[in-house]
Amino acid sequence: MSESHIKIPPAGQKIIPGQAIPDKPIIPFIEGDGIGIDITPVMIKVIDAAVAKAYGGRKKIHWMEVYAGEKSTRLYGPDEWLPKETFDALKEYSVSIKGPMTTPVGGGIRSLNVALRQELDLYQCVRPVQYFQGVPSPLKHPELVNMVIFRENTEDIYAGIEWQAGSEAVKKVISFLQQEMGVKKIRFPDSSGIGIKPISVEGTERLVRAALNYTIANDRKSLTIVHKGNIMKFTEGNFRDTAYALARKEFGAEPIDGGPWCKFTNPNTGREIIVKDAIADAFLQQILLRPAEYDVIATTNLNGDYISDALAAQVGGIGIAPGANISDHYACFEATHGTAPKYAGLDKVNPGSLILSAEMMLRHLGWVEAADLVIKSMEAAIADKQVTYDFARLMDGATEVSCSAFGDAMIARM
Ligand SMILES: NC(=O)C1=CN([C@@H]2O[C@H](COP(=O)(O)OP(=O)(O)OC[C@H]3O[C@@H](n4cnc5c(N)ncnc54)[C@H](OP(=O)(O)O)[C@@H]3O)[C@@H](O)[C@H]2O)C=CC1
Ligand SMILES: O=C(O)CCC(=O)C(=O)O
Ligand SMILES: [Mg+2]
Repeated sequence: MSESHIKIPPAGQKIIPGQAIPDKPIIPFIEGDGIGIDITPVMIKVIDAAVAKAYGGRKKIHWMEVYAGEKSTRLYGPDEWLPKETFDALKEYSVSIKGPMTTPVGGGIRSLNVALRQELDLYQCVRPVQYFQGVPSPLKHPELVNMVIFRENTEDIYAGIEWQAGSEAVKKVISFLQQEMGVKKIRFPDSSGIGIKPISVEGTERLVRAALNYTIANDRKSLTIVHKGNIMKFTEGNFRDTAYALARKEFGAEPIDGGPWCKFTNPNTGREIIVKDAIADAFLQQILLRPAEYDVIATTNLNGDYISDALAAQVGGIGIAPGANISDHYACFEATHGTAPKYAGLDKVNPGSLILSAEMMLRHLGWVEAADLVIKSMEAAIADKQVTYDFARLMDGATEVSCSAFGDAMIARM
């Protein structure tokens, strides 16, 4: 058995799903690779300050470092990218937050981020995209962008089921496809790698159900199903058809003008909710040209990845794009961006994305007063033009501050 490196904070309490959130919850965190070393301590400092200010010491997060990625290989051994005790802690303590982790392109290890989502069955990747006044944006009216992406997080080509070109395994797969399935369309069979794209009814239904429940609970006006179902009919197309069928079956949606768009009444507010769809390529131009027409988005894994970064850019970039990975039992919050290796250790990047992910975590815990303070102080720091390099290079008259100084600027404005 490998050595244990996790130190359980003695005065903290475990969050138990279905029970009230304790005042001193233990929250596991993964520092992350690359800029994780810069943004994670700043996030913790800002969140601790917001919680202290909101509750005067009555509530406090007891942070517990757990290890994954490069740091874990240094502690546990060269092949230990995701130690078992990390998995166990993320499950046992149910709510956690993580910095980004590196995935090499081409060869090397498969994504640890994806592995975590799959192993914990964190099937919803929820990424809200909203404009903060004063943030530099390439749009004329960035304030019209107000969307929440529900990205399926466990299936699709993203699951990493693939075989390398030239390998014995890929030869077997290609031979099976050609000999037994009658496939004639592999253009260069001798030099193709092959990937598999599983998209299921169950996986689609649970994601769309979560997105529609969110739409109802937050009095949002529409849900758009984004897919490439004209080309990939039995995967992306089935995602669309399953999503519409679920809206009709479980939410009582009625077709508009014969369908497939449909609508139903929000049982809480009496307002109409429209369920519509868009093909992914067209959607990417629509969100630039007519963002006000889109609200909650439900989409497949790879589409959701692309849409997340594209939409983030419309409201200032991935430096302030938050996210959460959620299952029926666990929640692991994480920034939309990656490890930005060229900036690692420079105390330079924007910690906003991870701080806003933690803000989502505070709301998830029901600690709304602290969450509100995080938003208020970030708005105030941006309004005073105390910003990191990514915003400073696009804002007139801004003062460029470091990653840690941005956190301090927020704390000073709580
Ligand atoms: N969930 C996760 O853990 C994720 C991990 N990754 C992994 O991260 C690694 C690097 O990926 P890469 O494609 O370079 O994408 P990154 O998101 O890491 O960086 C791309 C660019 O985005 C900007 N950026 C990213 N984070 C910030 C920030 N906090 N503040 C300001 N600007 C920021 C920088 O732009 P500029 O150069 O213009 O300053 C940066 O060069 C890969 O191994 C990838 O697999 C990627 C995404 C998510
Ligand atoms: O896992 C990775 O390295 C990339 C993941 C990613 O880009 C995302 O989830 O947005
Ligand atoms: Mg991404």
